[in-house]
Amino acid sequence: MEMFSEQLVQKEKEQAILLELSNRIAAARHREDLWDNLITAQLLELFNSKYYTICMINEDGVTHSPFLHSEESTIKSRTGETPIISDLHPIEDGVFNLVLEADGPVSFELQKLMRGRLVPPYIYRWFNVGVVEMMAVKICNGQQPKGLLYLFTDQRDAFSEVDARLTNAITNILGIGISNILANETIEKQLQEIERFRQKLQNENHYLQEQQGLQNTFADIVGTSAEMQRRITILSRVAPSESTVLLLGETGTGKEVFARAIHAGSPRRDNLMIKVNCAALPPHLIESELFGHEKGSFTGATQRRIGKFELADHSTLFLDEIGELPLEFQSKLLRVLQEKEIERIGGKGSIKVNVRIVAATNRNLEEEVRAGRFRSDLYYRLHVFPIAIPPLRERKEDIPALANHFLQRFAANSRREAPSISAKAMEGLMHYEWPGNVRELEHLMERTLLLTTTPVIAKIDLPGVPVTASKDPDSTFILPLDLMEKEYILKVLKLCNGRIAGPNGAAAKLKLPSTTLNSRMKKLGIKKSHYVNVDGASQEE
Ligand SMILES: Nc1ncnc2c1ncn2[C@@H]1O[C@H](COP(=O)(O)OP(=O)(O)OP(=O)(O)O)[C@@H](O)[C@H]1O
Repeated sequence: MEMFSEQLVQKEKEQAILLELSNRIAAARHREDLWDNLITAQLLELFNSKYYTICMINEDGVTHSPFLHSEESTIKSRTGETPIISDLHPIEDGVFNLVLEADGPVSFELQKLMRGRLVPPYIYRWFNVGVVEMMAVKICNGQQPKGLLYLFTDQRDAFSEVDARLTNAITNILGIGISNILANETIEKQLQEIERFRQKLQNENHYLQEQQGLQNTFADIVGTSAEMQRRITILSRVAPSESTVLLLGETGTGKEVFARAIHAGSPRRDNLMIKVNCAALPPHLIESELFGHEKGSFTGATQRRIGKFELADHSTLFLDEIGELPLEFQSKLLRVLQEKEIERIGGKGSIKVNVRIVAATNRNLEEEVRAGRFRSDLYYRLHVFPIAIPPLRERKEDIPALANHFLQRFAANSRREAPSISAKAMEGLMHYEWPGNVRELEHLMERTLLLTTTPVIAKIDLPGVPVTASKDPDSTFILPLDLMEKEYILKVLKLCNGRIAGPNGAAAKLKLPSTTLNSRMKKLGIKKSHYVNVDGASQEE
């Protein structure tokens, strides 16, 4: 009778510990919570043991590693080292695999175990700290074995009275608790990663804004001619307003420079200006590029994509080469400009956007409207505040300042003193027609600086002006053959609008296979930016 009530008391005690343990394990979010003193003490008490270790199977499926172990300071003080000698043990270590295959707990006598053929190294360590017996039991999550709970004791037959039901209950709770902790650790790691990316993006954003701020104020627009001064004044007036601005001008006249100055002079300057080159977009991608799409909204839409309009919310959207926009899309754009809301492709509703539009084109839009290639309603919507930038040949007074400005910029980049331009060379620049406008001058100055080793630039070879035909008394000046070839190829490329292959391409004109032309261009260092718009709006690579 007395024995019966003793058993009853013992059972009740176990039940209470079990309840307390399961509550604590369920609440654990991190390994440290599980390592909590009380959990450790209760586990050891329940199983009459001195130490415990939890080892989990690694993702590779062939090794296991310690996940948690009872306080080891006592062990360290006796052996001077930790019982876990390696962080990675093979599952087939002669103990771990044996327990995984068994149905319930398996007890081992250490001395006997060490006489065996395959002895995991950690067994010697435990033996050295006085462990006599070890019991190990599977930890499962559902049916899936995840690891083992090892219990160690310095007593003989200490595990004989351990109740199998109790062991199962504890290892089941541990299985769920540890899976939660591992999932939580993964989520925390991912959150840290996201935070790192967020921080990186923020830094890049600051950097870009700084760069933008440095390069694009009104002060950076070089041009003292009355023509330019008048436009800069207009620009400074319209910039702070919300007005749509339409920039008109030939290629390379500085439309983008103006657009950036408008943004930099507006209250939206703290956000990044978003630029879309309408000519560079294949027609079937324009809508998704500008308005975005939901995942799965069309073949290839594997991720949700935020469109440029949304990106430009509370900022400026620069629609470059707007004259190239396909007619079918123009009505959609008009609707968005009128309603100030967009709908992502495959989206369920419309999204309000607060975007200031600056558009640019080198086409004569009125003519485009007349020819039926541009919608007149969209034209009038954009034509609120047009600014036409004159070509360089109509404001030649700006050439000296621009040429010196570029020389100085490129010289500073290559940490050298900028050479000066002789009167004769400058005269050549003033007489040239500049079909590529300021961009052409910019590239020419870059090339000239590369070829100049003297403090004064005596002569500048202009594209299309044959060196040999020069009536110049200084015609003893010989241009290296490769440079001559480079200039000539550049000229043809420009004539062909940057097109290399095809019947209207430069290769056909030069009577060369396009692959040969490509490799010659590579050898001569001809970059795409030397002959097309920097945004890559050329017809082909
Ligand atoms: N007034 C200026 N002052 C300083 N740099 C200028 C000026 N105008 C143009 N540039 C430079 O010339 C190059 C071409 O200018 P930009 O890209 O603004 O021309 P664009 O009219 O937009 O050309 P496209 O029509 O081909 O897109 C740029 O590198 C720009 O920095």
